[in-house]
Amino acid sequence: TTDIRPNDNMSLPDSVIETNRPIRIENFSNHYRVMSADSDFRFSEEFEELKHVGREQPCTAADLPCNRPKNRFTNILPYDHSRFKLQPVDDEEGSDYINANYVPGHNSPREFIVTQGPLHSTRDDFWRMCWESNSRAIIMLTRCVEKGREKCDHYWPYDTMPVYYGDISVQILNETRYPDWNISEFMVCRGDTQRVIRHFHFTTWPDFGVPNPPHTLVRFVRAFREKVAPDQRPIVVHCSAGVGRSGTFICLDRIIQQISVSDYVDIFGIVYAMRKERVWMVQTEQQYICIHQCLLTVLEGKELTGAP
Ligand SMILES: CNC(=O)[C@H](Cc1ccc(NS(=O)(=O)O)cc1)NC(=O)[C@H](Cc1ccc(O)cc1)NC(=O)OC(C)(C)C
Repeated sequence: TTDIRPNDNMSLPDSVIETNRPIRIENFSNHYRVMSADSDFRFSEEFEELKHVGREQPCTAADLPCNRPKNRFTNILPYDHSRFKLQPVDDEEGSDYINANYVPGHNSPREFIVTQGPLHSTRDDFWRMCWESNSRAIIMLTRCVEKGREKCDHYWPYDTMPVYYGDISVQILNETRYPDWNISEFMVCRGDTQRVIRHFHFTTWPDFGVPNPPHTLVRFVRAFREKVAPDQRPIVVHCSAGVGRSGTFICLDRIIQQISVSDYVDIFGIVYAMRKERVWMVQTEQQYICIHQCLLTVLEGKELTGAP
């Protein structure tokens, strides 16, 4: 039987097809049409094939009794092999633990540190992670409270007075508000050293859902890329669990860069690679399809149409 897979990687061995499904960009519109036919039948099939990716990997640190309270959700635990390790404090068990993993980006294998929305009890650890990783950018993709539920601690000051989180001081320098996101600069100090860390906060992305319209997310990715320095410092990304919206954002960031240097785009392969590092990255089928829709708007030059 001929391969009914609607793209042109017929020549690739099965082992590669299992982890990569590159689509020629000139064929992407047709690929989307085929995948979305019959109520997204082939999108559903393809997303299902990602279900078990990475799930065999251990999460022993997350499961330690001293670390369990540091996890926002019982089913969202960081894999040991890719977890971010804080500088341990003396012999304090679990002091190196935070619910966070390194995830590859377009520019480096550890471009992103993906984490859960800090808990009130872990926000000092969160700032330690930002400091010790030498990060200069935080991407926040959730509101602190959604539908009456706390999704993330308000881990930064409410006004321009500096606030200490452990031994790290944070002060808001400025904030610019847009319809769907805010961009702020924080002065972050530890001892005699000070740094400016930019905070990119997307404020209209419903949990388990997608931005409306999808191209709002494309504009946010571009607004972020315009301002973030092209250095090798890791970028901290979080939502509430740090899997669904965070994975969707990173995948879109990667494909927007991928199409500028390649004739192919591999959304399946990117999500596969992310899920080897952190569980459930791109959590819902709707988010997986949204990534494809965002790319369509970019390829068709429609990302700037519609409401300002
Ligand atoms: C479907 N919902 C979930 O899986 C959330 C974790 C989660 C994942 C992704 C997102 N979206 S986001 O990554 O975009 O922020 C939010 C929350 N988990 C919980 O609510 C879990 C229950 C659960 C749900 C589904 C499952 O398969 C296993 C266990 N509850 C839970 O951890 O309860 C506490 C908070 C009281 C400890």
